[in-house]
Amino acid sequence: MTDSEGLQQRRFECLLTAIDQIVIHLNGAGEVISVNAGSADWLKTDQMISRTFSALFSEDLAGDVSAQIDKAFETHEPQKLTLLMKPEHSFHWHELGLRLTQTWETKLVDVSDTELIWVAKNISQPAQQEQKVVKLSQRDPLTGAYNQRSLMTILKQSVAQAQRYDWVCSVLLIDIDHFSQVNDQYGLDTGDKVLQQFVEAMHAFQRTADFFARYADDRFVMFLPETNREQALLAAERVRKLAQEQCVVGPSGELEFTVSIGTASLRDSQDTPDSLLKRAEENLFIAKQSGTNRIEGDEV
Ligand SMILES: Nc1nc2c(ncn2[C@@H]2O[C@H](COP(=O)(O)OP(=O)(O)OP(=O)(O)O)[C@@H](O)[C@H]2O)c(=O)[nH]1
Repeated sequence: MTDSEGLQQRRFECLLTAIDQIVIHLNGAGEVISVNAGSADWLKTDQMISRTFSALFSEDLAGDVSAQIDKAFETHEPQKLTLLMKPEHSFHWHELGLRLTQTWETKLVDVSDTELIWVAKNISQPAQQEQKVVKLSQRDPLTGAYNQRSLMTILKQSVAQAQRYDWVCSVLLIDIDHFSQVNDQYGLDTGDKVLQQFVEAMHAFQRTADFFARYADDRFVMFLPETNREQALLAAERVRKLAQEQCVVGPSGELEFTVSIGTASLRDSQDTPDSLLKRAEENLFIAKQSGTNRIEGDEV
């Protein structure tokens, strides 16, 4: 690099640090070369490098972003696009740190035939209130975990994507053992406390890429992207141990609990979120029948 090129580069970098927008530099294949997060301090920029940019978006947006890229190269005109980014609809952006629904005004400019700059400005209304409502509709009010509705949205997106790119993924169906006895013996408030403490422990324990939700009553699902059968069994074992280590303090003293877990891993193109959950449920049933505080996975 010559001195003047170095100076240009330095000017460009200084400019980037001064602006609020997300600025992403793409190569001719639409892959991410560099990212400036701007005011999006949640964005895990290092995890974006070398990834195909349009594949980071949910299916309904990926086509529009691809078309935006093609058109910028074709016309050499800046291409504008407004995107409604919902973390529960976009598994990859959730993984990259997006937690609240945002509206982005994006602009894509071709620098040359092999380089693009994509800029996103957050134009969401200062809608704390709206975001609170969205959050409530996505979360279970007792524990704060994602609810079943959010889980199914994420599962649909992620299973479809895993099949398209031939990735593996797994689900853990986790059920607290003899939970109705906890309620009967210690009272509903203590039962609630067990659920809350378990969720708190799981939130501290999960990897950012994992998606954890309350599925029903005393039943939870953990979705593990890029995780095969053996890795899912290892993760399940860690969850089983984590539950066993919990000590809940109720009005009538301390109480411990265990969980049983059924796992299921993506097998073929016929698999759907429902078929994965059904297999996990069958495996959970076997774990319960075999004595609880156990894990059962798919047959090899
Ligand atoms: N405290 C409390 N209890 C709940 C809540 N939601 C559901 N339950 C209770 O959870 C219990 C679930 O019972 P089961 O599905 O039979 O589970 P279990 O007793 O753990 O039985 P196994 O799964 O076979 O070990 C029921 O008694 C529900 O009333 C809740 O939010 N708080």
